Amino acid sequence: MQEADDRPRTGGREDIDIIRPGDNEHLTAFTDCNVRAPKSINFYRFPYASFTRFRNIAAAHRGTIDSSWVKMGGPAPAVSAPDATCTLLPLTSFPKNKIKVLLLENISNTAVEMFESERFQIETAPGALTEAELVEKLRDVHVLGIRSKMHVSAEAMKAARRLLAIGCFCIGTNQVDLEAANLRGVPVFNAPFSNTRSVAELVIGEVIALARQLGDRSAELHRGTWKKVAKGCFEIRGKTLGIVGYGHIGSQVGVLAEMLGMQVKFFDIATKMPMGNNSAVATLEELLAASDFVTLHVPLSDATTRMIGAGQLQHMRKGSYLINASRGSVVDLAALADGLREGRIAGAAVDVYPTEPEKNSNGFTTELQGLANVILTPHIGGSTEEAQAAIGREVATSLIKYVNRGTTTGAVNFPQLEFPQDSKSHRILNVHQNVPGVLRNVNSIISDLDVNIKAQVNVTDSNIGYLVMDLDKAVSHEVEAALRELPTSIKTRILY
Ligand SMILES: NC(=O)c1ccc[n+]([C@@H]2O[C@H](COP(=O)([O-])OP(=O)(O)OC[C@H]3O[C@@H](n4cnc5c(N)ncnc54)[C@H](O)[C@@H]3O)[C@@H](O)[C@H]2O)c1
Ligand SMILES: O=C(O)[C@H](O)COP(=O)(O)O
Repeated sequence: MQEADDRPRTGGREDIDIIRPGDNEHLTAFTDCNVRAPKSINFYRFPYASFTRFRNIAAAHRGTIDSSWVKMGGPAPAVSAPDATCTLLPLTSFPKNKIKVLLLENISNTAVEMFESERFQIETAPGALTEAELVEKLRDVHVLGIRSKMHVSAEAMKAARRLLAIGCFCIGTNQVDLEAANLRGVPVFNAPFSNTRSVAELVIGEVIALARQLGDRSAELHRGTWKKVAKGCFEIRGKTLGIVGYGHIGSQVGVLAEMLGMQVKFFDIATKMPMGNNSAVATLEELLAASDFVTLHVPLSDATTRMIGAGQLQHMRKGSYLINASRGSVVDLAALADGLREGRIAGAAVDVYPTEPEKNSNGFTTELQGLANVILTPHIGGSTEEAQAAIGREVATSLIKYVNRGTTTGAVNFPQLEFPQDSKSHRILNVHQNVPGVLRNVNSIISDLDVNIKAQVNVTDSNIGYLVMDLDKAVSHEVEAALRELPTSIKTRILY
């Protein structure tokens, strides 16, 4: 490598400073030379060195240019400071800066920053996409991040040949065809409890708001109507809250409600440990009949779709209230609207709807609009700064661990596996059909090559097996190629 005497010098021992102002030759010399392994390169702009040129050099050395330089633009700064720093990435099986991450629906910046620090390429969009748009995008995406709106169907995944993993930056995963993802060897991760507290607090606020008709009083006063009434307004102390689905959110709501002096009963298909003085009841009907307020916290499933319809509303106490912050299709909204109009149900708070707009600013209609004592919110149960930041961190961590190490802990549709990788070995990941004979074939490849295996773990579910092997670097690519060829293989990757 040629170095100019007058080139500016900054950086520590493992940095390389490059470019004598005015001399284009050194750029070429640098790209061609075989330098000692530096951690970063400092670039100094000279009259005809473009950013693209620097970026190409960086790429040739498995590096990316510090994005602050891109943002800076404008005239070149004083030559005493580098115009750009290119951090060189360690040699990896697949260049990290070629991993494409698509983040939809306003996913938190905490996640964006974590992917950036891995040097992944990131594309973001504020809303969900249409299926056709998603199919197009997924052609070259490795990691997809969504929230509750973006439906990811089996069809959409067909063209997603490079897709490694999906992150649902929320609790619900019903928007993804989990089985189709599983069959394609794509684990789906979520954040099972990072927004639990936010939803629980919203529900408690709504219990009080409904009991005091706060939504209506506020709207009247906004219109200039002073209506001071006590009739039909109640304290919540001593009233009974019925919780349907006593999981993370339901049980948290139960704890908070009891602190406010409510009696709490719950119904769940699973046996659950009651918190505090909360108590379980045996049937949904029993719960509905015993409650002044009913709040729903079940996931969407065949069993919970329209689990509250006309029949169930008839079981509710006259003058009771319904809260739904679970999924829109859990409640038959037309039946609820009838119950409210007839006055059997005294009020409702609804955060989720069978069909929701893909983006903010799209119009929205529901049969509940205009009804008395009905609080409508646009699916904001988990929309707090705290929850979104925590979800961003949690799901990005799972995705990064999967991309870098093959760890599937926490995946909702995949065999779970996590173990440390020895830095001296290469790791091979093989997702395969769970049929007899796979391990026999894998082991025959290994014994034919006379390979020393440092670790081999295979975990399965009813459809697929997930095999992780750490082995000798010298033969890893050969083993990977042979595994790829097995007719049972769905996805095979090598990691180092
Ligand atoms: N409005 C929002 O912004 C928002 C935010 C977070 C979660 N959610 C929704 O809330 C749901 C619940 O969240 P969670 O974290 O409490 O989930 P969870 O899995 O911890 O709890 C769900 C509970 O429902 C029970 N259940 C399942 N089917 C049932 C049935 N048929 N009858 C009675 N109980 C049943 C389960 O046994 C479990 O205890 C999520 O699946 C999601 O759809 C909405
Ligand atoms: O499943 C969830 O966590 C909630 O429904 C929140 O979804 P969101 O992230 O789209 O608001």
